[in-house]
Amino acid sequence: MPEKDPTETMRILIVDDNPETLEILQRQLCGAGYAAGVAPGVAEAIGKLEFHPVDLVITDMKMPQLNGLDLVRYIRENAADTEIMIMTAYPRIDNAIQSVKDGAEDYLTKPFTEAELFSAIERVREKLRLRRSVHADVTPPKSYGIIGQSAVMQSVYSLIDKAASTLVNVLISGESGTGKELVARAIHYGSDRASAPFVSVNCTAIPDTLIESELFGHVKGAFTGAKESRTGFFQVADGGTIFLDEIGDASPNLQGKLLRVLQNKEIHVVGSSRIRKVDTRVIAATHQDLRVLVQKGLFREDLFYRLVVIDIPVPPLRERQDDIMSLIHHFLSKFSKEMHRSVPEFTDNALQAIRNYSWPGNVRELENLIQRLVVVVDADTIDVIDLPPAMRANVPTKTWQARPLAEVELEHIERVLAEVGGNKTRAAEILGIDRKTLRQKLKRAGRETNFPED
Ligand SMILES: Nc1ncnc2c1ncn2[C@@H]1O[C@H](COP(=O)(O)OP(=O)(O)OP(=O)(O)O)[C@@H](O)[C@H]1O
Repeated sequence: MPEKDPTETMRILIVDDNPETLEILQRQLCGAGYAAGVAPGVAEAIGKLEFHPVDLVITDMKMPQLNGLDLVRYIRENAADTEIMIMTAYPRIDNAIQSVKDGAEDYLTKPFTEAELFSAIERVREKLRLRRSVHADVTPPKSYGIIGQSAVMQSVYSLIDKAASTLVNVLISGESGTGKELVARAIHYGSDRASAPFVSVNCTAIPDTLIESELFGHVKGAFTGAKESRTGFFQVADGGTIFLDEIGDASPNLQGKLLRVLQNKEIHVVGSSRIRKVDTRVIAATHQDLRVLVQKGLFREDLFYRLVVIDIPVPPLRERQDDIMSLIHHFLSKFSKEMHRSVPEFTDNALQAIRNYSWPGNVRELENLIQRLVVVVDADTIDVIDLPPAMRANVPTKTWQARPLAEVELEHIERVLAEVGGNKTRAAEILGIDRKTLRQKLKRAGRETNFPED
């Protein structure tokens, strides 16, 4: 997809620990036609930027824990295409000048007028326009912060582009942990609704008795226990997007209610006689094959056809081997940064074992594994023995080489351990040595700590 022209809708993230400032600025910017989101601190801002890149970040300088300068440095290292503007009451004291040296575009001295704010943003917009026109031919395909450039993921990105530029309903299907919610967020944040809410609802988590109240809200006293009025998911997502996760598990009752709101685009708040129009875009996701559920009579056909205007299948990780390395790098650097440690490297054998693994839990499993390894392994290299037993079994057999006995012995021990799921007592039995000797051998090889106790 061609890079969005920043003269269309400029995406801005405002970062400030003062909720009032956030609210006022967001109102001013949205009122002037910018898509403005907010974050109450640097950590939250980084969390948002990771998945939803913006054109400009306007950040306060003084914030508890991490400050504006930390954010400037993060953005310069990780989001080169994003411009930054600093807000400060004391430019000289507050390191604002340093922040400009570190890569901020400009700083705004507080208090500033609306006109000053808009004219500073216009300067950034012009700069972006020029830069993007120069780079237009070489800009890599947009991937919405989703990692992976494999051919199958390229088709996913082009479907995201299509979905983001229309308002039709979308069905995302794929195994658990493949990134369906990430795709749904990419559609929302890539669309004109980016500055309105994205509301995620897990269809299995709504008790049947509360479906209407949860989806459409209720007024005070609507039923026993309704002590206060409650806003339903569809109202919260009005103008934005509602993400219906695990739609295949929706009860017949829930399916019926959803069908009605999709058909009529209106809701009935429980306990009120008023019918309310809602403008909510629906994106649904499922790990099941909805077509099969329809054939079996477990899912309403009419609802299925309403939902599936654009169908985005997200492939399992084992079908996109090319993406595994970039995902590993992404998660290694993310979690190492979080842990304030140097980025460890994998040995060739460990990488081979990882590549040969089938990843039933998909990207979520890979993410969890890398996080665990970054936390648990102190060494600079991660080896096969650090991996879970199911992966260790994938270590390739080496062709014969003249090697030290200790190395061959260790490799044999590791394979036996992998075979018995890391159970040291069982492994010692098979090896014909006692458990203490096994421990000593592993300790000597620096492999003592990282597999589960049996
Ligand atoms: N391509 C990707 N790049 C970066 N992170 C990813 C990618 N795919 C998935 N993830 C990460 O993996 C985790 C699982 O992703 P997500 O929740 O979107 O999966 P899902 O398919 O919706 O899972 P479920 O069906 O279990 O709800 C999240 O932490 C997400 O950020």
